[in-house]
Amino acid sequence: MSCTSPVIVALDFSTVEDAINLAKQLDPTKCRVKIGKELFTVTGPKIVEELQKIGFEVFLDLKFHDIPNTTAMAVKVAASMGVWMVDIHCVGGLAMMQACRNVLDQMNSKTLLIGVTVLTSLGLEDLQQLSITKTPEQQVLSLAQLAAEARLDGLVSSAQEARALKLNFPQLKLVTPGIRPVGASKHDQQRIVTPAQAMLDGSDYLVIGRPITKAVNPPQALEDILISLQ
Ligand SMILES: O=C(O)c1cc(=O)[nH]c(=O)n1[C@@H]1O[C@H](COP(=O)(O)O)[C@@H](O)[C@H]1O
Repeated sequence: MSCTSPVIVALDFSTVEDAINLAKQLDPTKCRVKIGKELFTVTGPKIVEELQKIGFEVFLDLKFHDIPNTTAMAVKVAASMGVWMVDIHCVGGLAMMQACRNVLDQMNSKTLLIGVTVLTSLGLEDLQQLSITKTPEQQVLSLAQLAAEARLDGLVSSAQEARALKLNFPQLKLVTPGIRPVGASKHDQQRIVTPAQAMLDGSDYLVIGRPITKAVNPPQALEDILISLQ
């Protein structure tokens, strides 16, 4: 059965056992799962297969960022594993994004190619430290312009930019981490939004990690979030 929920649960764990244990408490019709750098580095591709076997669509979040050929070949391998979504950093540039698009087109792949704009852990001062004089929203919008030109399927940004992105780039799917239910800890996130507000503002998918994975009762935490969206 395919998943219609907007929630993607970030399985940020350091062992296969912990990731599978959490995933098995969740229902693949109620969320998708995300494999990030920590989990993939320790497990390699077998975790993708294991999660697919128990019915989950997988977002392989390795945020590739390299020269065009290297990045496109990494995207090709990810797509050949049958992942639902893969991401690359937009700051890799237009040629890099186009190379990734082309490789997926040549494979007739259905894997969604998503460009990371400005990480949700970064605020205005962090951008200034990087010699970026734009606000986070301005920087997100200018990277989105390049991503649209490269015909990416969507973007990762904070939901704080969702409204402006949907207005200017309605064809792009918006994947928004930095989601925090009312009262939840921010942890290392800066540009945070509640689940319901993110959906109202135009997010298509909500990436949620610790508010679910570190909850006393993860399936209930997911359920509470889904109820808050109704
Ligand atoms: O690409 C991502 O998923 C991502 C991009 C971004 O800008 N910010 C961000 O937090 N993420 C990921 O989203 C997840 C957020 O986890 P929590 O902060 O625990 O909800 C982590 O796995 C991050 O790696």
